[in-house]
Amino acid sequence: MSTRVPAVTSQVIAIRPGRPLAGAVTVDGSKNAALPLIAAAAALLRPVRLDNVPASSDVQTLLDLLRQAGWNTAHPVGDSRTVLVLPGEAAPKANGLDEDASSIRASYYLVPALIALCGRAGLPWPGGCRIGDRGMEQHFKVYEAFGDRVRVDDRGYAVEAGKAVPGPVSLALPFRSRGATIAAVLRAVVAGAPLRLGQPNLSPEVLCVLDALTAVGYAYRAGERVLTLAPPSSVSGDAPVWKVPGDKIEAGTLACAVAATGGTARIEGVHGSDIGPLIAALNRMGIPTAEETEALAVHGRDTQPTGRPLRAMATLAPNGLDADFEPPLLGLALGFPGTHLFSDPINPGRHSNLIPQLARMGGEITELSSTECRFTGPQRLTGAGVEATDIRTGSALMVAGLTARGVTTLGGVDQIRRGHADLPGKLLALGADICEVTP
Ligand SMILES: CC(=O)N[C@H]1[C@@H](OP(=O)(O)OP(=O)(O)OC[C@H]2O[C@@H](n3ccc(=O)[nH]c3=O)[C@H](O)[C@@H]2O)O[C@H](CO)[C@@H](O)[C@@H]1O
Ligand SMILES: C=C(OP(=O)(O)O)C(=O)O
Repeated sequence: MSTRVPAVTSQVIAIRPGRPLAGAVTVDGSKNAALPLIAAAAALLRPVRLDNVPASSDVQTLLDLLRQAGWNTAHPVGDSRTVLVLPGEAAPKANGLDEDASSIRASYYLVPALIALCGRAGLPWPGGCRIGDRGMEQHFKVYEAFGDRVRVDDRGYAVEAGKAVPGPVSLALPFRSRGATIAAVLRAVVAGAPLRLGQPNLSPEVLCVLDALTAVGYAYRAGERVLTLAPPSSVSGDAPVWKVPGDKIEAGTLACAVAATGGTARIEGVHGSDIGPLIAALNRMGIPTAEETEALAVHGRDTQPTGRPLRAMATLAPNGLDADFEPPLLGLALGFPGTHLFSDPINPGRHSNLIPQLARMGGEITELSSTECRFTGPQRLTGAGVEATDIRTGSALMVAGLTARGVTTLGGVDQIRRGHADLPGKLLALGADICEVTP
């Protein structure tokens, strides 16, 4: 077997198949929940303490951006997971956040906070995972519904607060965008206006922001058709304390890794309800699991492959399969009998990142369209030099590498770190044969 180390990054992760994963591991706070919670804390313009903040690089970038814009952050000595966010004394800065802001998708969450502090927000087009065209026009419709003026050009966009719209702000999204739902919620917070939002996104990442706001007096009703949010009648004095929920995607990725090796392990620090669709997929393939309080046990040792076809369709619908679960699940399903259909219509460039990398390992996957693919398992992959072109492609390749013959070397470590402070370390803690190599 020949192992080709990709030339793109200086550091690679090397993975070899080993004994079944075992033991217990605790997930970090969720990147995709921490990002809007941090932005919500900033939008309140009062001190907020956040617990369980992950050290993943996108989260740290968002905190850097806040500091550049005029907020202060502090954390207790030796406890970087607890972060106090508070408005600073220095003159605020609504523009000029270009370089860092264009490296992450979630810089868009800062618009309401910048409007609260400066009356306007000027930002470059967001970056993040390159998984197809990633629009923002629904965010702009949200801001316009609040009376804001929006300008766009090749480099980015500016949102300027207009005259406040009297009374409740009411609008409906054409699809359940998570980003636009959070934009509407945070803009309503800054406006101090009641919100009525049709066709909201109701993912755990949105619900945790709504729950956090109830701690400062907001009231919400989250129905499938309409989300309403009402501001508090008075502001309480104490700094609220919000906890970032455990990372459901990290938990799901680790569950796939454990199952791929036929291992038995406990993944702690995650709400079972946040990973329901992933658990259902594991069970359908014949992998037993048990939900415990704030933990998921995967009993891969007792797996009895069913051969049933898996239909893993990523969706924005409430309680549906989050698109970020799909790649690691695909990495697992390759090793399971059956003809499986996977689709991600949300991120139309994800499959074209992932499938060629799995093909380097010998994976035979038929692309039915840019968003749909089919394959028949079990397939035994062979270790190869592959690249984490986006966070979840990296996760899928790690899962695949755990059972592939020989050594898999995975470049693009920076991409993985955008989403997880130390996913290889968590796999190592469960007994994986994995190491980071700096040539
Ligand atoms: C930082 C963060 O939390 N990223 C998550 C966020 O991404 P993202 O911000 O892309 O997610 P949204 O739910 O808002 O958008 C879903 C899809 O609609 C597109 N869209 C969205 C808004 C808009 O105005 N115009 C438009 O075309 C997006 O490009 C994407 O293709 O939610 C996705 C699931 O929904 C997750 O996979 C991402 O991990
Ligand atoms: C797509 C993702 O992130 P982002 O939206 O920040 O690019 C992700 O977390 O998988």
